[in-house]
Amino acid sequence: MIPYVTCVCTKTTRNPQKWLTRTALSQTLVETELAKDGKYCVRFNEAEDSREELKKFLAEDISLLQSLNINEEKLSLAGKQFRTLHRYRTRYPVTKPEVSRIAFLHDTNDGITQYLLSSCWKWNFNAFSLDVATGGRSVSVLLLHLFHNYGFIKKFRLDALKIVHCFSLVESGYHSNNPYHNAVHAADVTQALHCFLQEETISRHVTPVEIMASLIAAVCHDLDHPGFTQPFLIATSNHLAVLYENFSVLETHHWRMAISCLRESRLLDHLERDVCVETEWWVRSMILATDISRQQDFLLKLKKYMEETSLDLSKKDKRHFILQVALKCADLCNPCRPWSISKQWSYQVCEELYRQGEVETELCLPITRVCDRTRTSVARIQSDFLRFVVAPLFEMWHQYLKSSLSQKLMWHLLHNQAHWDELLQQELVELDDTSSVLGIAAMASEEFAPLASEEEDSLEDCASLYCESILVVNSFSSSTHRRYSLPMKKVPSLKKTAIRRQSFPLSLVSHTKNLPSGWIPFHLKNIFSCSSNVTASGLLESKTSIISLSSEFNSLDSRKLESEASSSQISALPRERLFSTLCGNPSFVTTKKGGKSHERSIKKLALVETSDVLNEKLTYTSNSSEPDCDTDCCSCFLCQVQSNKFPEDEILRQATPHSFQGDNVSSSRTLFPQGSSVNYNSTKYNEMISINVDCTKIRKNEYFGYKLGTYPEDLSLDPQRTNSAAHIPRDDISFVSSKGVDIINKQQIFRPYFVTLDSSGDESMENNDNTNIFLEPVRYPKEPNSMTCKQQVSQRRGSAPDVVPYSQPIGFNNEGFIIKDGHEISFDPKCKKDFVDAGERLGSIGGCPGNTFGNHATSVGGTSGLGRLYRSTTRL
Ligand SMILES: Nc1ncnc2c1ncn2[C@@H]1O[C@@H]2COP(=O)(O)O[C@H]2[C@H]1O
Ligand SMILES: [Zn+2]
Repeated sequence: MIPYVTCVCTKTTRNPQKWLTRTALSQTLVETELAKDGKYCVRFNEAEDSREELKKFLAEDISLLQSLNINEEKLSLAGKQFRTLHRYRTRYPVTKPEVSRIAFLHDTNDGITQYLLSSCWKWNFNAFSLDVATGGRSVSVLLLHLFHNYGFIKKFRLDALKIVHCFSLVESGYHSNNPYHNAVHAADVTQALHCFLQEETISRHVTPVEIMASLIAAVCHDLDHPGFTQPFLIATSNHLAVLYENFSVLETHHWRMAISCLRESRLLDHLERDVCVETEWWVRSMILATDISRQQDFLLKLKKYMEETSLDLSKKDKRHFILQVALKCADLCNPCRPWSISKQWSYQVCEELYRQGEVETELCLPITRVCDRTRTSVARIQSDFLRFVVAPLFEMWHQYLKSSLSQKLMWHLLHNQAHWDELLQQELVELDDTSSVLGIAAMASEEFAPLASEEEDSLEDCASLYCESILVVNSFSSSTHRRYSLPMKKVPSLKKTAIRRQSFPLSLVSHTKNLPSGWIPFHLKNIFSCSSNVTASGLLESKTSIISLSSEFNSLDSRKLESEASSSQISALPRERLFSTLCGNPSFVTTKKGGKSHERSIKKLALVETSDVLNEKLTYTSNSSEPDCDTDCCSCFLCQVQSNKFPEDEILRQATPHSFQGDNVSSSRTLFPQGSSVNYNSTKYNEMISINVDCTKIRKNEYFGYKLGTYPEDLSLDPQRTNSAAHIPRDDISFVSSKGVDIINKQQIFRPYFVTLDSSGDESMENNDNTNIFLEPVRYPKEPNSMTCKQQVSQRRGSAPDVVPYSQPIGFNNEGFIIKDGHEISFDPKCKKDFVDAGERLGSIGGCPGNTFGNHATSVGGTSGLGRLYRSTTRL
């Protein structure tokens, strides 16, 4: 069998040579060659003595290898137009750190996350902040928290790990490169629904099963959303549109995805059949209700019920109806959030619409009006959307709830509406003053006339018009063809994206700009965020942003960088710069409980590595102190861990601390018994970082924690090199800083030190007390040394995912960011606009941009083996 990694380097910008030459076998059999156009080709070595060896390859392997000849572009994984919808779509969002498989920061152990979760009943909750704090795991963290707080774990005897598994599946089912329809939106909607469920009018009546089902429906309501509207899917004959016969296409898909996550995770398997059936039924009907084209029906029905005063929630059908409306409101609640948060969502949603417009242009389809970047503005869209779609819904909702919460929603809505109106006015004035081109003003009078002219049209008309423009195939009605029956082959295919399969063609994301000479341009998507402040309190702010690097790295750039690095133009960021912000973190957060303020130290990071996907054992690094279970329930996740109540096939590993001092550990090799913990005390920064290495996982015949037998020979350690050091999989190492730093991104630690395990000799390392652990400074750039978790997962699953090398050379940039002298990223003020634009786009790649550079810091950094933390000189 061919090394997995070689099978997936089909994309033009990958350098297959890197993978192929890694093993002796492939070196003799396969040659790589750099073609004139800078692409790599792969060829079989036809030499006599290679033939026998060649026979070992299976026919399919050979065809895979041949397909590596990317010049011929034979094998395209992008067979369909929308990659996210085809079966090769990566399961993991970009925001997800690859350092851990389904690693999971337990909410009760992470100070910042805990702080955010403790306020998740408040309306000013910021899902973007939670995304940052949890390293892109807002969904699983929030849902576990809610399930625990609602007492479902106890009541339904739910397995905490299954909850995590289930919602991790959900999380990864969202496309993180959608600006709006991503996991952060799911978390936001779920939190809003949670707020509604606390309302006295509702909470008095709903049953636990209904609450649980509603939360599941909320979190899954846009699952696997491709980032395009239904009319678009219909117009492009998307398979989903075909499958669901053009009716509630997306909602039906979301619902089905939701059920598949529930079933795959077996979360409810142990429950009585009718409970399962009821939950699934509830989830289905609630998700289907989010189809915005059904909004008018719901409003009329709600109005009717209220006039008849027949909304008696002790009746199940009425509860069902109200919960459907509640989810609809939660789905559309972003305009009712405080301005800073609401604005962020508005930009996200418009960006998604605009991207669709660009794709429509590429496909020569009529451009949906609200998707035309050149003819409409965010303020215009928002002003209309808030007035004609959101306001009618929330006015009714307020009439129904009549609570302080609903009052708050209305207040924010009106305030935000006024804000957008004002911005729109400014735009109109500016355009009036300056231009004769078709702009917003012209658009307002022509194209958007029906939306703008309140006086002439009733609200319903306007609302439906808006809905039409984003949901119904109105644009095609005048065309001679029925677009939705247009055969696929007539639709020009999208350009191939180079590296990662995304729901949106990258070519449309990137934009080229002339950079000053001597400044290195890099690809947009390689930068995820930028920022100046990485303090814990900063993380709570929407403007936080950190720059970190993704492994989405193209090899051509990488080669350029390698040469830069070797000429010392790019060198590692000095440690103080790397850690200064971390060291500056507060050690305490103040929380309020029962009216009293509590000061809590933030000093724990519990990293729980679960193994639901990989079928591995669970490791709980118990270096975090005090459990934080107030109720002493003994059934919560943490209690289970503390009392070692995990099922037998899961192991609690207790680290035995060893420590040594000093920063300069580069040459020291310190002997530690297996399963030990290395406490590295940085005297310089007065910071203790305990590095817990679970050595027991590394065995003689294992490579990166996996048994040899399951992997191709080529991937095993080189037997010739008796002194070869196996890199401990990063997932098997955890870090805790005594300073209370929430080390979400392990790269922050990995950056200065690379922990290696000396596997010298042929002795089995199992039960061998003489395992050597040593820390050595990372030499940059380091060659990829392992498959990513994603690859491992995919290999096990036998699918063909994309390649993200374990480690990548450093240094990335895109327009607006400059790597100057290779040392720091500074900001060229001249590029400000581009910078901001890029930020918005960038943000959108990870799905949580408005903030704009914020959310990837903790998350995406993790995807790169050499991800680094930079400070930018400018804060947006
Ligand atoms: N602030 C907003 N501006 C414009 N459209 C929005 C906004 N918020 C939500 N929407 C749209 O309303 C839709 C509600 O259902 P979805 O979440 O599927 O997709 C949503 C967006 O298409
Ligand atoms: Zn939604």
